[in-house]
Amino acid sequence: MLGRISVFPSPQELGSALAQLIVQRAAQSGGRFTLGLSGGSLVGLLARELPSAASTGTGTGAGPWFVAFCDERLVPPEHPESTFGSYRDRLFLRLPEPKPTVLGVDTGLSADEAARDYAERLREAFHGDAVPVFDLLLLGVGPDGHTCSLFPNHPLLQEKEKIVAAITDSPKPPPERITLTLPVLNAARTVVFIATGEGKAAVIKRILEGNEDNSLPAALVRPHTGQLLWFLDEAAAKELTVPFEKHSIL
Ligand SMILES: O=C1O[C@H](COP(=O)(O)O)[C@@H](O)[C@H](O)[C@H]1O
Repeated sequence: MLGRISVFPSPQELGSALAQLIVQRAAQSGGRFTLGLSGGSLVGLLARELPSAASTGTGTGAGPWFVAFCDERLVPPEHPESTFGSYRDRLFLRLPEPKPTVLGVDTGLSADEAARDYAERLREAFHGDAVPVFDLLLLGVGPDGHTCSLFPNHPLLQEKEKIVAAITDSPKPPPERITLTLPVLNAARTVVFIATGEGKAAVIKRILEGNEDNSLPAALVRPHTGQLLWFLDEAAAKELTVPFEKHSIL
């Protein structure tokens, strides 16, 4: 399943369209809006565009936002690699009232304990559902095809039972992380992959135009009933030969 591919002239235009999509989905959720955030370059895109889009979007009937993390690096929030810390400092405080409820990972625990604890609190937040169904998950993709902290050829790609798993040998530092597993990613109502820059062009082509036994982690995200969207800038899309939609919103 390829999903719908949207290509924007620049990361700024992509960020702006993504912010609009988030605000729209929040309004459409008709109650609590559940959003899963990834780290890395996504933080900057959202920090630049979401506060103003969300402020304009208030009063549209949107309910409260519940925000969780698609993965987290096991470092304290003050550490520059902390996904929670980056969002706290660059985004959450700038969102309009009511502020989202944010479910952070307890990075003081061991990786296994942190994963167990996060899974338990996630299940509570989703009223005991075996597999949480997020309204919207925002996923990044690394140049090696990883998404969340699911890396190529790693045994975690086979995980079927756990909703959150620990990894202590991440090939990308820091080595200790926790991550949502494929069953949660594939249960979401909407998954958006976001990739910008020339450094992603080759892997985006492999994921979207590779052969059927493509086992790159990002290629294994195929929502069962949900929608799959790709938001790329022109640099990341430059090797694609499959049809895509070109957008310009400025
Ligand atoms: O390590 C990670 O990398 C991916 C991709 O990050 P990017 O900076 O290349 O966009 C990110 O989605 C994930 O959350 C993060 O932990």
